[in-house]
Amino acid sequence: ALALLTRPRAARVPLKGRHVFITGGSSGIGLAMATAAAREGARVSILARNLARLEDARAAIQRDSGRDDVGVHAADVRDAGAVARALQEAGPVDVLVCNHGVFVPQELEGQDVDEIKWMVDINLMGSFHLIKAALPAMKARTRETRLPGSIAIMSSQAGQVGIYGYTAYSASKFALRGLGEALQHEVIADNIHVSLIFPPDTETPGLEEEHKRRPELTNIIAGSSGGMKADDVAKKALDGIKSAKFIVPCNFEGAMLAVATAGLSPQSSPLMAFLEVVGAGLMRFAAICFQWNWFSTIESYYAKKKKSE
Ligand SMILES: NC(=O)C1=CN([C@@H]2O[C@H](COP(=O)(O)OP(=O)(O)OC[C@H]3O[C@@H](n4cnc5c(N)ncnc54)[C@H](OP(=O)(O)O)[C@@H]3O)[C@@H](O)[C@H]2O)C=CC1
Ligand SMILES: CCCCCCCCCCCCCCCC(=O)[C@@H](N)CO
Repeated sequence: ALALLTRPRAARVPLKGRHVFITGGSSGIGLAMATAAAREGARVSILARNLARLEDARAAIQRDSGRDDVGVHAADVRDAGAVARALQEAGPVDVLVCNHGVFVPQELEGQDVDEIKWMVDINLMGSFHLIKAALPAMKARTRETRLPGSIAIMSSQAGQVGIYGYTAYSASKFALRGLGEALQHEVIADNIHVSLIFPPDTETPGLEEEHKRRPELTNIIAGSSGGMKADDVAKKALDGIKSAKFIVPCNFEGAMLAVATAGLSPQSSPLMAFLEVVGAGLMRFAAICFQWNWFSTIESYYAKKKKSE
């Protein structure tokens, strides 16, 4: 029965010979995705702010993939005009990957409201600017090529569960979930599939930077999901995009998290739908165990702190 019910209908999004536009493609997960997509025969364009890093990334992608047609676009995703110009220059996109993101963890009380606004502007508003600028040409493209398009949005496991130190970051990533679910209704008629990617901590320059400021409790709680290499996250992300999956977990904890937070997200796979239906209760139990563990950790952390004061 589920096989008849799962929507949107399953689809395959080919990358070979198609135009893949990746923001944040000069570093970390974005660079790994751009390299993997180029290796699969896609024409890749990458966008970021810093041109020197973009040029270095282009050289690396071309060296690792043997392609010589990587496009680079220097723009700040907060600037809607600059984003529109970059997409104009890049030409019609088949697969848009909104991967850019910044993350500065801190307790809300101590965090500067400007830093909160900065994260939301880049992570959330930046994605709005990109999708708005790319959509018209993407729709024309899917009609012209009769091939499915994809809009992939890089969330995080912190976009599925809010944890200590991530009030601003989780808010910006949870917002992308609402964007993605609503957008999928709006673009399915044009054969465009939305994919949300949910990685755990991933070894990137961004994570290295984050570790300099991350509160101890954030380290402990985020550590519940282990860590991954950027190349492995990139592979999971591209596989999810190619199979037009709406929720793309990247590790085992992420798969559990995806079932626990399935909500009303679209599900194209009858098998996954079956697992979500039968696994929901069990995963909720697992979630309650994780929260028990996290609140116990927080409790003892503050008890110890009080004793030492
Ligand atoms: N690393 C991790 O632990 C995890 C990361 N993620 C998410 O993955 C994505 C990539 O993270 P990661 O690879 O670690 O990050 P990095 O810091 O390594 O790279 C971030 C990329 O985004 C670009 N970027 C940042 N701000 C802007 C902006 N305002 N306009 C345009 N480009 C921008 C950077 O280039 P430039 O500075 O030149 O603009 C860079 O290319 C983010 O969305 C992050 O939230 C999710 C889960 C885990
Ligand atoms: C139902 C059972 C649940 C399974 C366990 C779930 C554990 C989730 C812990 C939260 C991990 C948050 C990582 C954030 C990574 C990130 O985004 C930062 N590095 C900034 O980019």
